[in-house]
Amino acid sequence: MNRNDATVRIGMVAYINTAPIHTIWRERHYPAEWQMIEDHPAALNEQLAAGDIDLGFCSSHEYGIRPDRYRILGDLSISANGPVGSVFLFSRVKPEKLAGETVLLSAQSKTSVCLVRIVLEKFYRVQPVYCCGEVASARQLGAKGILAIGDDALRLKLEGSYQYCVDLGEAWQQETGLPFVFAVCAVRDEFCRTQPELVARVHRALVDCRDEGLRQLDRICRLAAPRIPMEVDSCHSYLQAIHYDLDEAKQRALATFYRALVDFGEASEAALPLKIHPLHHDIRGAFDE
Ligand SMILES: C=C(O[C@@H]1C=C(C(=O)O)C=C[C@H]1O)C(=O)O
Repeated sequence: MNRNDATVRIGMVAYINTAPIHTIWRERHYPAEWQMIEDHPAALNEQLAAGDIDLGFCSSHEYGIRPDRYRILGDLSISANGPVGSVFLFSRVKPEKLAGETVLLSAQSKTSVCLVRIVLEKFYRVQPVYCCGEVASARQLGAKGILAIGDDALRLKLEGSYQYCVDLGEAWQQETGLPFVFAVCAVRDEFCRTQPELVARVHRALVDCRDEGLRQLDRICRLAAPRIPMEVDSCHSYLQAIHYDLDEAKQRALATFYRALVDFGEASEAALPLKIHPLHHDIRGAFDE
């Protein structure tokens, strides 16, 4: 097998928030050995931790709990600077009245599960009782609040059946003045050491797809909106509010989030300082001529 044929298993979040990157990726014919695994974030976290995926998008929480195993690929994330539009605490009562009430946490999330705890326990100063499961089981469990993320959250918001909706990206920004990084693109440290060139090429390809996807956002929204289904214009506003880079403010935001996780006993102190693997600008993308 020549070096360029080596297999790489790449995790991609199966929500429309990755449509700008994912749509372009599927349209370009990358080598068959560059395998894309599409799933919800919690499943991708597990596969990355088990070594079943080599690199890809995962909850930023995953890097925070196992920082020794990964590096963060520079210039990539799924973030928002203010309202994100798809990570909500839906509630039947005012959030400040959730003390002692059941809050259902989406089993698809890890980052937002911690973020909702920060928002409720530190910002609103209430202590609910948490349970974890499918968003659809909320009524059955008698939950007064639900944390939903991704496509489920977009659909629940459109249904409008909860009186109160707290956008967690907005709540975080109001309190900290910072953006929030929901997902990072992590690479297994061992894979990075054994396949540095392959990592550089895939990293560059993901960034190229992101840049092209953002240039073609109108067309991407026409393709993605029916999957919810939602209006194309709303899809456009939604995807425009998502940031896919990891600039200096987002790195500070990630560090702030990890410090809060360390306080909660959730993350390792070794999460800081962040280990960011830079994008190699001298690597030509497969579509540069
Ligand atoms: C913005 C979102 O961020 C997602 C939230 C994640 C989490 O809570 O663990 C992980 C990946 C992101 O895709 C979303 O779900 O809409």
